[in-house]
Amino acid sequence: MTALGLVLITGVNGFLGKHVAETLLSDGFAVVGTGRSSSCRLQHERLQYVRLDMMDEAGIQSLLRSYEFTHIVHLAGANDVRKSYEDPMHTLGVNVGGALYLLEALRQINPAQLQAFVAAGTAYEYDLKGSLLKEDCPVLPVSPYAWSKHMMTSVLRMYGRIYQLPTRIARTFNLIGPGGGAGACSQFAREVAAMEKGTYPAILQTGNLETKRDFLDVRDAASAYCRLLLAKSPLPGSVYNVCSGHAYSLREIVQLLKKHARIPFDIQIDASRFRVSDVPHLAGSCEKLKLHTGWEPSIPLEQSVLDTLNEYRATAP
Ligand SMILES: Nc1nc2c(ncn2[C@@H]2O[C@H](COP(=O)(O)OP(=O)(O)O[C@H]3O[C@H](CO)[C@@H](O)[C@H](O)[C@@H]3O)[C@@H](O)[C@H]2O)c(=O)[nH]1
Repeated sequence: MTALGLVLITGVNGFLGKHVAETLLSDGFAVVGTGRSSSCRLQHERLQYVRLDMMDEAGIQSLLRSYEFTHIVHLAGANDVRKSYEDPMHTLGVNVGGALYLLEALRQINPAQLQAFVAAGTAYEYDLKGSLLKEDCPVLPVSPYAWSKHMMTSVLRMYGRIYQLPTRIARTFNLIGPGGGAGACSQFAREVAAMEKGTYPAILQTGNLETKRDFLDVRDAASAYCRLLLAKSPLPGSVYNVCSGHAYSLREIVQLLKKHARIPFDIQIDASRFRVSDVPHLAGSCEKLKLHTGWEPSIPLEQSVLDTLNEYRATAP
């Protein structure tokens, strides 16, 4: 079978990377995935894995000269908000520098076959005072992580506008679902699965459960990225929210876990887990993405929570 195109996915071993690769492979694309580990989480006859650090400028140059990529999905980066305060240099280096190395290599190589370059931004780029954030809402990053993603967005826009590289920014909100996410929902589901096995006390320790986030299933996010990758001629450097359009409280997530847990458990709110600055409400509008690509999310929140729990049931110690 001839592949529909050759896609580079940086960060293929990540939560979203694995799902984007699976979606593209099942659509008929060939994929080259990069990551820092020695091996790839995914095996497929049309998937090749390249070990690559996003700070390795020569490695990035060499990769882009070795393959004729038709599409690029750039997901590799430093995504931990808390760690970004402790080591802003690392966060900025990987998130801004990594994107810059890719874009600069592309500018020099000028690959005629490249149709789209989609990179993952974050909802945290916005001034989070708005109730349903749209792409034209003001930005006001707070953490070094959010600043790094916003600087990356500017770099992508610059290379799009000045050098006509087909860049698109997927401004991504909170992702949920199976596949090893690092957020609160994954953490809670992992602990509930361990409680069921008797390896963890039946008390769920949490931080602030009243905060609300726009949770989108990671598989729906993967299909949104693929739609964006294939979208016809958006302006270079265009931003698209990738989100569900609904805000759910962390308490709702815990209630869904309680509903599906095979044993009862208590909740203990631990004040030491509260964040110094935490956004109480975060939700975005996905209308632009729907309108321009025809994308629709299809996995309800309860299914995402249940699938996450089931995955940890199969793997919990
Ligand atoms: N992690 C965690 N969060 C908790 C807990 N209890 C309550 N929370 C609350 O749950 C909310 C979501 O936290 P996370 O799931 O850690 O996600 P995040 O900080 O919003 O960041 C994620 O989403 C961003 C996009 O909106 C991403 O950019 C970022 O990389 C990350 O994936 C926060 O308000 C946090 O205070 C807990 O025990 N652990």
